[in-house]
Amino acid sequence: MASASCTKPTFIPAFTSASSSSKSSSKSSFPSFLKSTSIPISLKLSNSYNFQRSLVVNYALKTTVSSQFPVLTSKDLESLSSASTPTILVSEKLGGAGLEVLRSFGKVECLYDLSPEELCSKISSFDALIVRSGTKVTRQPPSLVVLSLMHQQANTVAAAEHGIALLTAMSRNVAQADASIKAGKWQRNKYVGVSLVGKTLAVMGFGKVGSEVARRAKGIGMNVIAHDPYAPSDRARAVGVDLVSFDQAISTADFISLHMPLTPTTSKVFNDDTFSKMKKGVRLINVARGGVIDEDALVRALESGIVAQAALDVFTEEPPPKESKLVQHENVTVTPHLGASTKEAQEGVAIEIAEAVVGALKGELSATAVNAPMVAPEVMSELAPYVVLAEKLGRLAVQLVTGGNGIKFVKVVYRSARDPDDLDTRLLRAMIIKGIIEPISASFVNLVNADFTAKQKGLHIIEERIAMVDSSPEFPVHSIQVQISNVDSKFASAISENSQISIEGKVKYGMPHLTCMGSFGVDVSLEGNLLLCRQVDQPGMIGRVGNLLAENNVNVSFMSVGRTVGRTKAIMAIGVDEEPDCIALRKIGDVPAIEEFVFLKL
Ligand SMILES: NC(=O)C1=CN([C@@H]2O[C@H](COP(=O)(O)OP(=O)(O)OC[C@H]3O[C@@H](n4cnc5c(N)ncnc54)[C@H](O)[C@@H]3O)[C@@H](O)[C@H]2O)C=CC1
Ligand SMILES: O=C(O)C(=O)COP(=O)(O)O
Repeated sequence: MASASCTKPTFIPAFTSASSSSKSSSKSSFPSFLKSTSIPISLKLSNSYNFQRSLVVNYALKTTVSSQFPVLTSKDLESLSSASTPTILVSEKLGGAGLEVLRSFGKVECLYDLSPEELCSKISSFDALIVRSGTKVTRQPPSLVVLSLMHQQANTVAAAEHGIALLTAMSRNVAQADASIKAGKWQRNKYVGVSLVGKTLAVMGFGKVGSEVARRAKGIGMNVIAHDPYAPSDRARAVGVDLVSFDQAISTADFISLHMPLTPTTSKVFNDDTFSKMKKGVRLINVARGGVIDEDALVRALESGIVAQAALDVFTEEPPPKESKLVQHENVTVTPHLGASTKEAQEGVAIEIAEAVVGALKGELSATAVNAPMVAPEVMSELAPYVVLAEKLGRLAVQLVTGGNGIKFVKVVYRSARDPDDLDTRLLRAMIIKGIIEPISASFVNLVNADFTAKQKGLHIIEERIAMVDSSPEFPVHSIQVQISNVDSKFASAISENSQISIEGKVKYGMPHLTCMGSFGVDVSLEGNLLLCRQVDQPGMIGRVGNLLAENNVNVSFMSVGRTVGRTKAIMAIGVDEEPDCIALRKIGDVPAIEEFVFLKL
């Protein structure tokens, strides 16, 4: 497995793989909208290009990387198209049809199994580099077109089929029985399986892959339920599946199949606590991401018999350590991240990628471009802080949703003193969509694909402009309000009088601030993490919560208290640099005057 980690001084340290914690060292004033999040394929256009002239294209939110790319102007796109015949290095296996497309456009060389050093030295003599997820590109040459190989429609079907393959193979001990017979044994009694018909399968995450798994499982006679706090219930009904709460799903299922993305909310969501709520003898399938399971807790659950069997395609660390207790467990069936590995998926994806690469090299705008231009640079620089605010508000609003009928209706209200023709809200809308979709999905959202992605997810976005006649048009936007209707919230105080989750923010001193939540006015900078508490408005509350955070060595960065009427209810919004541990959070919840609280990562 190669790792391209170039350290030449001319290279800008721009991205790194998820497993590495290093961050971009190029301090850019550009908002996170311009961050690339997936690097399975990268193309370096030409050494002579400077960084500003790279088109960064991203197909999926697969391998998380941290990088920042300046937005392109239309001139940059023209420059891309004037590149001479490119030379393309393919360092991992790419489908033949994709190679043909590339060969029809440039000079292609396939050099597999290069050492990191060899790859690093080779890169400089090529215009383009194409890798799969086996290569970690940790530094970016000044001019890169970056494409991700994964997450096309073909992958969805492939992953769903693999989920079903693991489900059926596990229930009939296919892998274990195969190993046994090859070891010269004939153990018919040992490998008696369990039937699937009439059993309940809980699909956790009813997105592209989950819904396809559900469809197929129903076809083999299973009773399918699903948990997905953000999926529209009508979409589930159309497949004949009931959406249920997390606890209901895990406590009633005989089989649990995981199809949610790895996010701060889903990280290790299957842990000692949640395993203890499952039916004894439950069977678990994971074709999503290893990190959603606490793997040590799964070993304990297998040993105690809570989990009878597990079938895993993905692991926290890939490949997992050889001595991994989980992988070696006799009731565990494993495959080496094969979900997307069918000939059809690989060919289909290879063609799409190759066409997109060629398109990018021709200077065409890809719907997966991370730094796609569409907004004039002057407008972009004026809107930059509002872009950050818009994304944070979307991110915050979606984290407050806990269930209901799925996220369907989002209303955005802009208050502005500008003439309607003088405020282009497309970028802000795209960022709100990005903020709402990315924390809960495997999709990558940018300016070009935002509206399409929202539509695909069944999200209706309505925008309203409220003219601020008595204020100065010096600033483009006075405030942005995001409302999500028909949903339940994990923080009831975020629900406004119109029964919607409603949050509002402003840019203050160039920084995004939360200024209203539900009916409560607050004022807290949207940075780092946020702890929201609703409490009885009485003396000593700030001190008590502050002390509990201090005991946990958590530093408070901002704090604000808002109330409707004095000495009744108040909301305390506390910005914290670190994440309080579960004990500290439990202690905060145990303070008698605190009626509800929620911890959110921004
Ligand atoms: N093993 C493999 O080779 C492959 C793995 N995958 C992985 O499968 C997963 C699903 O992929 P897609 O279906 O394409 O993504 P998707 O974005 O279409 O669906 C994910 C669904 O999970 C839901 N979700 C988000 N947070 C949740 C939570 N806390 N609880 C329950 N549901 C939640 C979202 O609302 C969404 O409906 C991703 O992690 C993806 O990376 C996808 C393809 C191949
Ligand atoms: O599309 C996905 O989410 C995948 O996990 C596919 O990963 P791969 O490139 O086959 O290692």
